[in-house]
Amino acid sequence: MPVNSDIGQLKKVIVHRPSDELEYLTPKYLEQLLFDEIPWLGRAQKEHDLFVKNLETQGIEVFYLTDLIEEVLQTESLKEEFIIKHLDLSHIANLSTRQAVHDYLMEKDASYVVKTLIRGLKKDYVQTLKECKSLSDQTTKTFPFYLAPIPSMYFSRDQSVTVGKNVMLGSMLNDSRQRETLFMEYISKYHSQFSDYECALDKPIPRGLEGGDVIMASEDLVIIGLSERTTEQAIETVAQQLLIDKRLVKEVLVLQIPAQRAYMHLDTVFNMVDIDKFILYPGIKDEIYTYRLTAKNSKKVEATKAGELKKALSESLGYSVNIIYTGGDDPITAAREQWGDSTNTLALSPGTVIAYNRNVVTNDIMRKNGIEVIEFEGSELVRGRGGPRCMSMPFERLSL
Ligand SMILES: NC(=O)NCCC[C@H](N)C(=O)O
Repeated sequence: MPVNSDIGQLKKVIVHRPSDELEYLTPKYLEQLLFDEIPWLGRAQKEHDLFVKNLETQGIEVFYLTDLIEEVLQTESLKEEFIIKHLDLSHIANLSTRQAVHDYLMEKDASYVVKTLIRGLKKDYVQTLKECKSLSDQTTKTFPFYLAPIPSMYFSRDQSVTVGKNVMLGSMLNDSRQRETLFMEYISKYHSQFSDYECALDKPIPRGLEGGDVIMASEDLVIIGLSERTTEQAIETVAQQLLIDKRLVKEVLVLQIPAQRAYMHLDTVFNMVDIDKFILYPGIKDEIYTYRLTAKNSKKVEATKAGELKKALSESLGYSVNIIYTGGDDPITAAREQWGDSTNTLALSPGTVIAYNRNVVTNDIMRKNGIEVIEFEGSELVRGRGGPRCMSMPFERLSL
């Protein structure tokens, strides 16, 4: 079953249960690692388990990313390739250090390797593996990891996008999220769950295309946020491939949103919740610019201005849509709930979403507009700045 909308009945999804990588967060490196606070791991895991339980209760098959990649890495040659790709992105300059980390990981089983690559590897531990000390082995007060922790791993949405039966790997803007896409690269290439999927793109995407900015609105329409994390260059490359080279969709609608930390991806301020219903954080409603990208001929993509949001969406979809404002009329409530990921709901089927229970006003407004809202507590999960949509990578949905 392909994914040709963001709201069709969800069948299969990939998640990552937050783990020890959160225990390697310290105040000094929060900004670099794209966190604002340090979640309490034990509580975050309980919340995540509840999230998964809710999905399973709805008949959704939930796959843990770590299980899938562990299965792939049972093949020794793939394990080595995978480790080398992590090392290539790890900024270890010293050859003996790189070799020590490589040899250490190669001796371990796939489960340990996956755990270590996500949790990170501390410099002081690596020092015990080496005889010849390097400068970075001896310096103090610098970044304490040879392999940095990947605390945003549990936001599996951002690492890849499923377009029909094609997997489009993200191209993460920030250094600290670069290694994340390797996991979905290897899962989509080598895991049996993806044996009938193809790679959506033949060309690498310029830096800056994250899954939180991509919404499959319909079989023919992809909406992409031009945001803090997704660049014009990446969108143009993807549009050329999706519209012309691969002909996977007929239109890309670009929504430009303010480039700010609070709205780092489109799905933090805008989301699809039903066939004809979208939710939007009203605090940015006057700062959205829309552009329509279509194939001008068999070679070129043309961009035109698409006008006001509701009109643009209705024209692109071919029917009239409604926009529901999250957080209601009070700008303070709306802003507070946006920071708590009120807009970052995950559609389980048309008109049914799962959302954090903390966003009382938004959830109430959605219900008043005919949306069924399943709630769970995410008070620690939200500290990583993401909600249910960010924490899920759907790869099978029923067609509308
Ligand atoms: N789609 C999303 O909005 N994902 C949340 C990403 C949060 C992560 N800590 C980040 O800043 O990249």
